[in-house]
Amino acid sequence: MTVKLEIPVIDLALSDGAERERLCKEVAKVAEEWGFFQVINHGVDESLMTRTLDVYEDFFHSPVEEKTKAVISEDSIEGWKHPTLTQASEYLQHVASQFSAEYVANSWIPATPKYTKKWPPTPAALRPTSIEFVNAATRLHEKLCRMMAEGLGLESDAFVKHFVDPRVSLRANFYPVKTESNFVGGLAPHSDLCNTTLLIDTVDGLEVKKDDTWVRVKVLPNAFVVNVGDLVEILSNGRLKSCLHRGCPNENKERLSVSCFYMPNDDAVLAPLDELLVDGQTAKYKAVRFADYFESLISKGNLLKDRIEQLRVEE
Ligand SMILES: O=C(O)CCC(=O)C(=O)O
Ligand SMILES: [Fe+2]
Repeated sequence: MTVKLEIPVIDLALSDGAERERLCKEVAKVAEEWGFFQVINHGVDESLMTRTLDVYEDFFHSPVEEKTKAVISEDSIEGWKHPTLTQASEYLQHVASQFSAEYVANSWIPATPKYTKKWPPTPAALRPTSIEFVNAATRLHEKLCRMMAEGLGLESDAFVKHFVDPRVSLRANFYPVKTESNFVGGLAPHSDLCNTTLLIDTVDGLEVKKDDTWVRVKVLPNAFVVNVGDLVEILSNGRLKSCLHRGCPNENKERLSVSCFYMPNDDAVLAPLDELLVDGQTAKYKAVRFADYFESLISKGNLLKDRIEQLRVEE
């Protein structure tokens, strides 16, 4: 018998009230079992989500000359990249495949010159909309990290106190329908190097590895797909899972997804929480400074879970 798996859906409507304790336990449970779930009634304005999708759809449909204004630079993973129309620098060859789907990625918080100078200048609504969206999404990231902590029986701020002055970025991925003449690409199996990821999806194509099966996420309108990133896996000493996933084109429809990555500042040091190292539990990961972990993208690339595996303490 084939069992059709679907990632869990959690309704957050009562998460600040009567149902908080139950919902925190549910969030922690699915983060433990899946590392992936969807949330509805999450509090982020639905029209803001739609406007965010719209500006990125406009971006991807802009003429190449416009997109080139935001082209990815030699030493960075930020900017616009296309599998055939842009060159992947040596740096980028190490951190991602030349053949990944078309994308544009930028950090929006903090708005320091290092990041602002790479923000795409067009379409005009892209900058204000991205800033508005990232601020709203950051509040949801924080809320979910608090809920996971509470659900594990920890203090509410057990995770978020490690994420002061966070860096928050967006990555919009664009997958036209494959034809014989266009190369679309996809996102190879990877885990995300952040604390948590929130993804707005439009058309089915995201796949999540559950045990040995790839499970295709069924898009729900106005939902966010949430996933645990590597850093929450480290802080939780492996209890919460940063799960492998891959981005695929849809067979019939053009597909756009927008991922929002919540990351700590460069100097944050991540290590399994002391509160979890009780009752004979020992640390399963070595401590790491975030900037060093980010740089390990170069040595380890963004494939599979090689980055986090390098921190694993031998048993
Ligand atoms: O577009 C997708 O399905 C996956 C996106 C993703 O995993 C990412 O941006 O990290
Ligand atoms: Fe991802």
